[in-house]
Amino acid sequence: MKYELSQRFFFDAAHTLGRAIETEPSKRIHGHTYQVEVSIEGVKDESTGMVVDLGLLRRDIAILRDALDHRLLDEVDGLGPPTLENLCLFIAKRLQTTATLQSIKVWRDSIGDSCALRLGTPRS
Ligand SMILES: Nc1nc2c(c(=O)[nH]1)N=C([C@H](O)[C@H](O)COP(=O)(O)OP(=O)(O)OP(=O)(O)O)CN2
Ligand SMILES: [Zn+2]
Repeated sequence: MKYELSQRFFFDAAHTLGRAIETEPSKRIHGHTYQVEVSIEGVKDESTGMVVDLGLLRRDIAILRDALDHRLLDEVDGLGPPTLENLCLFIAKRLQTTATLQSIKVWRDSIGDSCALRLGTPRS
């Protein structure tokens, strides 16, 4: 049996975005609160009763979060244009965890936009 475990966190960051519409406000530096949900999957270890200790995932997330929180996202190495899609990919690549990542979801409550990246392949 496979279990899915999730953990949520948020970060505050600034960005600009080049767009074909709503061009002017998007290209001025402005800030957002981004919500993130990281989901992992796996089988339970019968002796611990856990797939993985969520405290370990929390620790891994704290390291990753530092790369995004209170940053100008345009300047974050390896992110590219600071869209929800690129934030999902960045988090998937940078999250140093032994757990099997299943999905990364990034959204902003203020506007209702969200993006999910589905993975589900074991990490090497
Ligand atoms: N495929 C994508 N499309 C768009 C993305 C994206 O990440 N992926 N992002 C945006 C904008 O960032 C989004 O629409 C918000 O616009 P923005 O000017 O950043 O903020 P608002 O003032 O509209 O919202 P507040 O959070 O209330 O400030 C567009 N398309
Ligand atoms: Zn924005």
